[in-house]
Amino acid sequence: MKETIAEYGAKLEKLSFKLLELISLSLGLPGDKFFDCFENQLSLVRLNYYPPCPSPDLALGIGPHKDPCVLTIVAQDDTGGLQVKNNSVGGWVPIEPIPGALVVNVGDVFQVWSNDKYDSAIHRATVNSQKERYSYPFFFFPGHDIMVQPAEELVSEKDPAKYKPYNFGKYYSNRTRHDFNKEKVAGKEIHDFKISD
Ligand SMILES: O=C(O)CCC(=O)C(=O)O
Ligand SMILES: [Fe+2]
Repeated sequence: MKETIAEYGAKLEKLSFKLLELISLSLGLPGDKFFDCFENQLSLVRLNYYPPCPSPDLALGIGPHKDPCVLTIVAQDDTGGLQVKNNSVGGWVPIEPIPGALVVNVGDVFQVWSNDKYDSAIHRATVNSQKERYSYPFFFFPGHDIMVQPAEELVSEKDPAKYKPYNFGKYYSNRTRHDFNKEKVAGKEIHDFKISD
């Protein structure tokens, strides 16, 4: 099991660097623009298990949230339950499982790096009354020591930075503390670093 997870993580890390290169190029940035940020990376694989729930309309597997990482790559079984919020269609859109397909989600760090050219989607996971569900996300995290801020190539007088720089490790520990203690702390969402227009 341990070896399988390590192998899965290593393969998805490699895929994440490739995707990051392509997404960076899509913004006109050098493909390796952000590679240095992963020197002490905190990437991880999580195994999610959602048991069947007798009242799925009264419970959620994971409530609405944005992932705090750079990218998330999710493998899911055939039960279904992942949903993404899409304001243009006015609600929650199911991400139907496709055999052999991975779901790729842009996280908050890339939203900031791209100065809002990419959006980190709000998503949640519902539960099912009949079937259990497993999902296996890989979270591609930068190092704790980096400062996250919009890429200088994407910032100009006409298009100023939309976020103040923030230290990733400090922000991530604030956020984790809040998630476990439900404490009210500042600096746990990228919104807290937004520069108002
Ligand atoms: O179970 C899923 O499909 C997604 C889980 C998720 O959003 C997360 O672990 O951050
Ligand atoms: Fe998530």
